Amino acid sequence: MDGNVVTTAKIRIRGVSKRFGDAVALQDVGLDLAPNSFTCLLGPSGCGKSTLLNMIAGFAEPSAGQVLVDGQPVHGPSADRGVVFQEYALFPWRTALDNVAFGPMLRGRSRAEQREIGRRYLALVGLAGHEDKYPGNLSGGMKQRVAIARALANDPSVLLMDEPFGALDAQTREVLQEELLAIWERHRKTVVFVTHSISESIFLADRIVVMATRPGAVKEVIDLDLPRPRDRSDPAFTALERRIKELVRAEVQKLGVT
Ligand SMILES: Nc1ncnc2c1ncn2[C@@H]1O[C@H](COP(=O)(O)OP(=O)(O)OP(=O)(O)O)[C@@H](O)[C@H]1O
Repeated sequence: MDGNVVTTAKIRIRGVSKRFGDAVALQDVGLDLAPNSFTCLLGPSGCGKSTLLNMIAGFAEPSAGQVLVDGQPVHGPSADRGVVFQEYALFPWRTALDNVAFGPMLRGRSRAEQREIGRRYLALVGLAGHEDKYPGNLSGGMKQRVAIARALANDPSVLLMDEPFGALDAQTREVLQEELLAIWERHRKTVVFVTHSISESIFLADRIVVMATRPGAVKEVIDLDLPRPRDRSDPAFTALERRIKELVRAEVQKLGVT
């Protein structure tokens, strides 16, 4: 086959294309993501970031090519692949604890186990003491913490995040970025994180996949070796930011949006 890199990939995307009718959303995407790596998919609106994430999640099938996780083709969602969306997607009629306990409930855990898991993961995201609150009584940042806890409560090996912090104010967003990294470092998940934000991608990722538009494709893969925790004012950080900005700007210009 193609050597060691391939056999050790946690997620393997092979020649993946996706069409919606006549429109080509993604064309011939190939990527290998290592176990426990943190990958950001970065690019302007419409370049197919969510489409790619949805195919890894198993919400959609490629029109051509294959997505493999642990060497197995993905044909549907799995509890081993947790998903967090921008829009929280919490059940408004369930408490924070019962939102987090939802996965364990589906998997047939006892009520006592569900509550224990719910408490544990809410504490992990800094929400101990908020177990009995309903989503309507939580701030945006707290709702997103609940959504992350809910995804983690199944102990997935893969965490798929679609603009999870996009709706948050800048300060809350930075705090959650730091906390997500702390969780990732402690619990070792393979993370795929969709974002429009260049700074967010450099702060978080081991690897940034800059996407091209029209059709959606991989434009450039950037492996980062900046030490953590990363300092946004560090010259190496800002130099990379400028470089990626140029790459993304060329794609935005292709869309005729300036
Ligand atoms: N269900 C669908 N039916 C038809 N076209 C779709 C569908 N989903 C996505 N598309 C199209 O596929 C392309 C890629 O969309 P996608 O949402 O993956 O992009 P994106 O990079 O995630 O954008 P954004 O950053 O705005 O979320 C777009 O042109 C979009 O209009």
